Amino acid sequence: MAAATPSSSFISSKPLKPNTLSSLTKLPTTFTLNPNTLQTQTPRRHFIIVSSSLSSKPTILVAEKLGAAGLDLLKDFANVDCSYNLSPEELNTKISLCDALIVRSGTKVSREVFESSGGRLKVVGRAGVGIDNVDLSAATEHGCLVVNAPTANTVAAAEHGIALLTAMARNVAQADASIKAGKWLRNKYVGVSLVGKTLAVMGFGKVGTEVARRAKGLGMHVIAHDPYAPADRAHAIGVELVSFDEALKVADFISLHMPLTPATNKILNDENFAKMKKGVRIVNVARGGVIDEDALVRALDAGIVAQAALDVFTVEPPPKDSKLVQHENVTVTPHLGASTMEAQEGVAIEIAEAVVGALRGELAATAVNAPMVPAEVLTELKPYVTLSEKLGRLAVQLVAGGSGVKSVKVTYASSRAPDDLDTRLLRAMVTKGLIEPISSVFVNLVNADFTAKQRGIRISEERIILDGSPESPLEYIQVQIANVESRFASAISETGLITVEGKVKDGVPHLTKVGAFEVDVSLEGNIILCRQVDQPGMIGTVGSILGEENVNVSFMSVGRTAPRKQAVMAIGVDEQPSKSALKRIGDIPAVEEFVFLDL
Ligand SMILES: NC(=O)c1ccc[n+]([C@@H]2O[C@H](COP(=O)([O-])OP(=O)(O)OC[C@H]3O[C@@H](n4cnc5c(N)ncnc54)[C@H](O)[C@@H]3O)[C@@H](O)[C@H]2O)c1
Ligand SMILES: O=C(O)[C@H](O)COP(=O)(O)O
Repeated sequence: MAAATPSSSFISSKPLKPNTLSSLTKLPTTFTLNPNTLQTQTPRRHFIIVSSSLSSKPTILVAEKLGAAGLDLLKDFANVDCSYNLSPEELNTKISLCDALIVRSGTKVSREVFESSGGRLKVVGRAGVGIDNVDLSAATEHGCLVVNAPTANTVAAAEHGIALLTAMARNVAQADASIKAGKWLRNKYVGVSLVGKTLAVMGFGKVGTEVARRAKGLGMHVIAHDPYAPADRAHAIGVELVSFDEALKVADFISLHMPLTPATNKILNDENFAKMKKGVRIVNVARGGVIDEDALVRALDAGIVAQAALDVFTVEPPPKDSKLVQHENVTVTPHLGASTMEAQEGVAIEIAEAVVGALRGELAATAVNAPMVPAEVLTELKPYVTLSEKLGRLAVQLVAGGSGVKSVKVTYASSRAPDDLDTRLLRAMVTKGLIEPISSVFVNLVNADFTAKQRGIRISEERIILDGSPESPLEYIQVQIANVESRFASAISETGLITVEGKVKDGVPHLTKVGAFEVDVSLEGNIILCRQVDQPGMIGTVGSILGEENVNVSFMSVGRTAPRKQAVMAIGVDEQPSKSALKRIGDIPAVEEFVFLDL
């Protein structure tokens, strides 16, 4: 590792060539990038010394209880200050003396924490998966790396799901409370059996898969719903992947294991409770926000849901008078999914290694927010970075439920020699676009390849070398997904792959091709893609519906195979159209298929 001066920061004065990227990552310097704010922020042109430049032992503040093995690892390397239950003010005061901070979900690492650190805080370690308690934008703006421990508590969460499932079925918590209250209610607490019952696992990721395995061992018939999980992974453990509605219709038990995303927020709501089998039982060890809690109370009162067992809540801790928590058919635990001795030891080691590694200046596989990219490379590639992420987001949303994404090809058309164009950042951003809408994982340059590999997605790259001026880094980028069906058949090109292509025009990313259809729509806001019979008046008809529904249209573009044959219309919209607006578009006789895509 190159020697570095023990100052806290320095300005890079020498322009860096793109192909110096790999050697740069070995230096104890990082350029911090927040992919979430890339579109709006000018990148900061400063590098921070992460680690080995520290002249004395670093100080690590451990703000929540951490397993002993992890603490030992930390103590070998740093001064460790274990101070639990700090008030926000106390944390803000202490942080200016610390190089790293380790928390679980109970400590809010707000913007004030980063501001109060005076630039000394270099790493925040989240001893667990969810980092909703850490202000990631503030961390990145302050040049602070955030790392988490995404795998060590998977089994614990799955076991807690099974514990809640069995305790709920046999009224363990209610019976325990009643006997302690001096009662002996053998008739009241007759339970239900699990064997032979159908369990729907919603979200077949790390935790969902482990729950499914265990439930099969209990003799349950296990089905799963996960639009992005490959069917063969489910089949390998004897689980059938089904549609969302099918899962709701047939399940006796439903166990939730999807991340909280805009698509899963309140996914169990009045409309979906109404589709369930009467007397269904629900377990949630994912995130409280995936259930509309008021709707669940209504479903419990109506007897649609016989029982629920919940480890997580929209607001934690939930209000004392919460009707849901107080409901007699509800069993609750205070977010204990990850709380086993073993998981906490594993998480402690995983996070301690990540934090120590980061303080030493090593690349962290579980880094959440900080790829290392020379400022000059980033400045030039910035609009292509946005384009890459949006093409990934579009492509994955075009995949039909039940088709697992396994093989993705990214094609870069450029006049530059391959050595003059480092595409790792672009590939990482395509990966981010592909994975983030369907997962709780955060993807960046550091962890993109690792994350794709972990999820069984193979990303191949192809370069098309064009004649012309190498001034602009790229002519176009194409993203293709192989061996899947599409929600929008026209997105499948002649090669049988879902295909989207885009370019940067005047600094703004544009979508220029969907399947075989040429379009031209700026990738801002959201997009409706609509295939119709090419005929006069279509733009006006769709535009009028959106106008009547108060949806602002930013761009419209039509690509067609031939006059009066099929055409694909791409419509950029500022707001998300209501269900009724989308239905009205779908009801237009000439419209053959359409899809709304969230950018
Ligand atoms: N209670 C706890 O203490 C605890 C502990 C660990 C994890 N968790 C939570 O459990 C959840 C799962 O964690 P994980 O580590 O298995 O994550 P993961 O990313 O491995 O799995 C999530 C799965 O959900 C799927 N998914 C995405 N959108 C979906 C949708 N609309 N419908 C169905 N499936 C969808 C994804 O394809 C993925 O396979 C997360 O919400 C996480 O925060 C809670
Ligand atoms: O996100 C997680 O890892 C779990 O929800 C556990 O959170 P905890 O570390 O606060 O128990």
